[in-house]
Amino acid sequence: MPQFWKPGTEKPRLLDDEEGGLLFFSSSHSSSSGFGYSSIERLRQRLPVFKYRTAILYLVETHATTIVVGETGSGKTTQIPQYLKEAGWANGGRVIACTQPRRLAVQAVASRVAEEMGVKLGEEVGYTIRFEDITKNGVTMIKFLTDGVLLREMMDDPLLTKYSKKRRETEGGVRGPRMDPAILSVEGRGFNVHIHYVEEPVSNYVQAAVSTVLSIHNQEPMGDILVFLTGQDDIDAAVQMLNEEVQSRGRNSSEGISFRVAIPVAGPCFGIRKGSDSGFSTRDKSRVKKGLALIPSWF
Ligand SMILES: Nc1ncnc2c1ncn2[C@@H]1O[C@H](COP(=O)(O)OP(=O)(O)OP(=O)(O)O)[C@@H](O)[C@H]1O
Repeated sequence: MPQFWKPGTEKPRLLDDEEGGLLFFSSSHSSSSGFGYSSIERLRQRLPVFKYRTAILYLVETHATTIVVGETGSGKTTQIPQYLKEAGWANGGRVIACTQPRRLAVQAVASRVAEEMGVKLGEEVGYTIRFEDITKNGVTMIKFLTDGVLLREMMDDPLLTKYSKKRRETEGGVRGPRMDPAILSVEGRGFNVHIHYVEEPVSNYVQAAVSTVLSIHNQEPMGDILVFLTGQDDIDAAVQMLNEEVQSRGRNSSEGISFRVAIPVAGPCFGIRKGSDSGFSTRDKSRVKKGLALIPSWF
């Protein structure tokens, strides 16, 4: 269950994303997801990529390039760096690098992996984004960074010598890995996804997204709805429309919708929870108006 910052509890660290979003990270070292270590281990093992752990390690060992294809949420980003670390790829002061397109994704995933490993962010697991280097020389084994930072590092060090590369030892001497890329397809999804299309093009997709949210809210049982929009303006407009709807429902019925605005990680989105259990109901107009980001820690 995601955890939120509630009045009276320790204030989480607030990160400002360059795309204009905001993200809360739990500042405590304990599991911000509220799961204990063994639950995290169980969650890790339930991810689709876990079944492929040995195959991935074998392919990485034997090929210069391994391409892993899998559904979103299957565990590629959070798990594969950990598998590599567990297999010794970060021994001897080497570093496992994992790039993400955006700063916020880098911070979120580094924070999550540090939590899964039970370590403090910035030590065994760190990240580097422009103007911020949360890594420790000789200590950091898994480093998340933006594509841009990696490119910059390549300008100074084209062979990326500090990152982990292995050569296969054979009786006849040292032999390099195979140069043809290995491609591995991870089957399975973390969540069931059903895709529905509108029958006709819509002239205002923000309005259409809001109408869809309301119709899901009216027809489906209790749960969360995530909406992906293209930018902050669209998110603000959608929040405003929903806020107006909530206010008018508030006048006419006791039914509530609470929602939190989230964060561009891979792409801008916001989340809505049916019911009013989060303590951050949209009836708290001041929060909504300020566009305050109320973020589950797993975003
Ligand atoms: N910050 C987080 N807090 C809680 N759970 C998380 C967090 N980040 C990821 N997860 C969980 O870990 C799972 C794997 O996420 P991961 O990012 O590794 O998937 P992925 O295959 O890399 O997805 P994508 O292709 O979208 O990058 C997710 O399904 C989610 O359940």
